[in-house]
Amino acid sequence: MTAIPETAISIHGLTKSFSGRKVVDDVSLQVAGGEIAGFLGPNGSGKTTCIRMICGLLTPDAGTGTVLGLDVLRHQRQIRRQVGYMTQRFSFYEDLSIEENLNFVAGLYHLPRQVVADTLADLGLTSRRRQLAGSLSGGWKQRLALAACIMHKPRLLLLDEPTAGVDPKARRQFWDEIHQRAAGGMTVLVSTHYMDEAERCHRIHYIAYGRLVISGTVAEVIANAGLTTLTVETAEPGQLAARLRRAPGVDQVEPFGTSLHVTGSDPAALRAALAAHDATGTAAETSLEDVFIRLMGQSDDNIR
Ligand SMILES: Nc1ncnc2c1ncn2[C@@H]1O[C@H](COP(=O)(O)OP(=O)(O)OP(=O)(O)O)[C@@H](O)[C@H]1O
Repeated sequence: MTAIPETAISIHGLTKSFSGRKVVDDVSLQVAGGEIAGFLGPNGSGKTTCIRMICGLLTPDAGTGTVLGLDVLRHQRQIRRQVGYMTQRFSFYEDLSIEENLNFVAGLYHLPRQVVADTLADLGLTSRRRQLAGSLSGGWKQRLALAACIMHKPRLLLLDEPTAGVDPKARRQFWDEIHQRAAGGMTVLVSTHYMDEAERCHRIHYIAYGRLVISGTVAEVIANAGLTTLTVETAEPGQLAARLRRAPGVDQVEPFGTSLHVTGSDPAALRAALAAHDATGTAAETSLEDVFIRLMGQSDDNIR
């Protein structure tokens, strides 16, 4: 078995512009071997562009780095061979079966036929192997996409929003697969907009307007945000929420059934805001979602 690299991704100052507009700006990132790293950020913040530079599909305008010990500027072809990349909008030959699609990919990589049989078995696709790709549900399509990008046994898997539009059960099964592979030494960098998926990553990296803003474990990211969250029970959540949203010291108000989840960065100001509206709050845990909503500020996305 190939040894797990100590550092799978080590990039420094990666920068990329399109038509004179910087979409990735001075991004530095370390991902340890065998780690599942989450890549988060608003739409258009530069995640896909970063992933494409890491896997050797795009050449950075500036910056340096290594991926699996190979230089991102000089060894792009070698990097591509050792990396599996599942794109956001993966596609297959819809009128070919699962097995025929995988045979096709195996041909591209010059892999023996046995690898297809092994991959089918490994991902629980054997009994469905004759089913047409076009007739598969979202979850099975995604499993086929995963099969296609891990068949050549890459040491690094780059997944760009792999579970968008897939039901919760299939998402859970997908993540179990990812964790199994990471336990076997594969490194994974996965972009996602789902908070529950971010929480399944060993470390997360948050990018906005092309710049890396925060890196750390989920616990570190939440702790470093310095937010206080209180739960407020109320008979009129809608009215109280509307009033609290305008109150100084209150950053976010989220209704959860009959209670409100109220967040602010100054605990005294937050409690004072509640008192001013005849409400009291009990301490609650700040969630990753609270932190990200705060990080995103008022901007819906980063598309300029
Ligand atoms: N090949 C390209 N040519 C021109 N502009 C591009 C190209 N690729 C990406 N962009 C632009 O760069 C910006 C960053 O896009 P990117 O796809 O990297 O963001 P993202 O964080 O992956 O977004 P999303 O979460 O929506 O997938 C966007 O404004 C996008 O339109």
